[in-house]
Amino acid sequence: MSETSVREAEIAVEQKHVDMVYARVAEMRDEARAMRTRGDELAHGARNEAVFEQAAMLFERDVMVRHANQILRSLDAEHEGLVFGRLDTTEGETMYVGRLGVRDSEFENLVTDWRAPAAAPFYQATAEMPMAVIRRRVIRSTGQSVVDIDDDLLMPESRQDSMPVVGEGALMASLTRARGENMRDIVATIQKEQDEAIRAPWRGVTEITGGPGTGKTAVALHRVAYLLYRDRKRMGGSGVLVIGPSPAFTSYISRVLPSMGEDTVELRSLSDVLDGVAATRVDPAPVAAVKGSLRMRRVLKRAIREAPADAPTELRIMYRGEVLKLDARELAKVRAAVHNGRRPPNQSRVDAAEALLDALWRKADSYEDFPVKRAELLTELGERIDFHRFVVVWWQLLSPAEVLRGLADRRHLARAAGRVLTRSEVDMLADSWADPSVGFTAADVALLDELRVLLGKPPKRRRRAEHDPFAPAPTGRHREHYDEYSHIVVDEAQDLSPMQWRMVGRRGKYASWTVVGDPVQSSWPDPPEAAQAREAAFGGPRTQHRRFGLRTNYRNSAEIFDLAGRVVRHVATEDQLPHAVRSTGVEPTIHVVDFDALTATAVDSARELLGVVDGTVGIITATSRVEPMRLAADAVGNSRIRVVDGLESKGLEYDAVVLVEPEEMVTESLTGPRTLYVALTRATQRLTVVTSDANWPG
Ligand SMILES: Nc1ncnc2c1ncn2[C@@H]1O[C@H](COP(=O)(O)OP(=O)(O)OP(=O)(O)O)[C@@H](O)[C@H]1O
Repeated sequence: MSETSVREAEIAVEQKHVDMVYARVAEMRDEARAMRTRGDELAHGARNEAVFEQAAMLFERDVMVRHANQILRSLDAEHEGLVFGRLDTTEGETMYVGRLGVRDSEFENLVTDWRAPAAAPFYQATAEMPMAVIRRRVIRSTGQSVVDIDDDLLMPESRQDSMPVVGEGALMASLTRARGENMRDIVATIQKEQDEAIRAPWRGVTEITGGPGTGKTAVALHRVAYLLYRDRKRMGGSGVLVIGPSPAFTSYISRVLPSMGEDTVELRSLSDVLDGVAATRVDPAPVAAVKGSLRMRRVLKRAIREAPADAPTELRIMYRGEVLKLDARELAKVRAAVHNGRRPPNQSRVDAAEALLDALWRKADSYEDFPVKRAELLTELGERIDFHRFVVVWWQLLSPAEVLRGLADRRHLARAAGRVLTRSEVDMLADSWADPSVGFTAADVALLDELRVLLGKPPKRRRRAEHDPFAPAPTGRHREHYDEYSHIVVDEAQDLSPMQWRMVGRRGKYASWTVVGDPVQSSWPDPPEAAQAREAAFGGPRTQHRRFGLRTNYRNSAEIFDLAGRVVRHVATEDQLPHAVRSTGVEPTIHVVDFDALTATAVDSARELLGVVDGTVGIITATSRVEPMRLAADAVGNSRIRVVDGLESKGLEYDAVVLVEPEEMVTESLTGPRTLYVALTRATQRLTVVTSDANWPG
């Protein structure tokens, strides 16, 4: 038989099995529908144990069918197969691996869930350690049709003639496929080093590091699916939170977990971790560096002790014919004493009122010929409406947003900053908050969350208008209890500022963690401070920690990564650079043009690349160039073109990239060279660099 007809015959064999699986799933759906009704009746009318048991069984079946439906719904949209793997073992057994475990009516396994222990050899068997697997087969389908198969022969000596081997490797086939709007799952081709990290135990902190394109994000998401499957009670109950660097990133990865049937996981970017605040901007790097540093905690703590700008500076009240007066200094003393109390300010208004009454009594007591009883004064003044009015304006309940906006007042900020910030840092921050119409930044979100805790929750009655992070109807499930997640994944962890680690840590007080990053791609200027905050977020140095390093770059062609590696050679050591496995034979193109022609040439290059690749084309520039570049790119009118800056491109990938004026990216921030490394490692197939520097890359 020719190679083609062997392949076709094998595809037909697998199609038969796949048909059987889908038929069985359809049957189960029907059964479940009928049984659900009957299950309800049984559960309600249960009179003896046997009936209870039957009802429980039906319930389990029901859960499983719901899971199947979820997966099938997403499969319908994604056109990926339910069954994607097959193992043939030395025991003469055949096992199919898929996104879901399915048994036939006799309870025989038709497909094993990829996350089950029995499926582990599908990912872990190698020619050196074959784990009794003779042949591993990856089955590629579109919808319910098998379109191709790819085999790995692990034990050639055990193969019999009746076991054909076809294909050139599923991994390469998968890596060369065009990239679209969303990241895809990699269940069919997870590699051994990745599988080890995916299946690591849930406890403590699991840290996954690796260079660009090593599959860190993919691994972290598959690990979530694995943990949910293995320990649904613990993980599913209070939820899993996945945190990524930007809304563009969360949108990019949003289909991966649903395609594995998991649609309960919360995905949030660092700018929308706090309900009710959606940051729309990022700060310039030097401003973000100040806002992210732990020094801000001291500034904020002092800021909330200050009297609000519009608070009265004197209290005058008539009592039994005498004027009792507290001046600014006396009021400040009372305020400081209340702040030193046990409760946060938003829960201290009653304490403030009591402290004021006490100060008034001491004042009255100091007057000669003015006999007053303490208890009487407290009761009488405490019930007076003018006193209440004073307390309300003097001890205001504040929202985090109000406090932060208040810091736009340079003098107020300088007082709160004391010696913690330099004068130019104070100027930078005050400027960044000066215009209330522009909305908060990603770095502000961590400050707002810090303030949320420092201020405390206001009493329930209080209603506030806009600008209040608590006011808009929040959509997340965790708006009241931010600290109850059972597992938190932090992607691009190298970029979290210390203040962001505090914000994230607050949400994981009782959680286990999967933390993913690449120190070489870091854009945070003070790594030791961030490391300290990060350890605190995990619960201190005694927390169990396991580490995995990924060494293979699956994204970039070897030609593209070679150029990226040269550019970062002075910020990365040799062993921090992964090995790119796939060669396209196409070197990156470098266009040297006049400075004035950069934008036009970049658009022309992007247009040209549209004709070369099937998927997306990213234009990556310095932040200052994004707007004009977007305008120019819009004129092409093709939705496959995206314009982003270096930081926004984190975690994303495109079939082709046009990188505009790399030197601008380098000089834009302290960590410019690392941002350039990120930008250079986004393309799977083609890279064009447009520069005005004839010597680039030097
Ligand atoms: N085992 C695999 N099989 C198929 N594709 C894979 C595999 N591992 C990774 N990939 C693909 O390689 C690309 C890079 O993966 P991913 O984005 O997870 O890498 P990363 O390490 O997070 O990258 P970066 O740090 O550069 O953002 C993705 O398209 C992913 O689907």
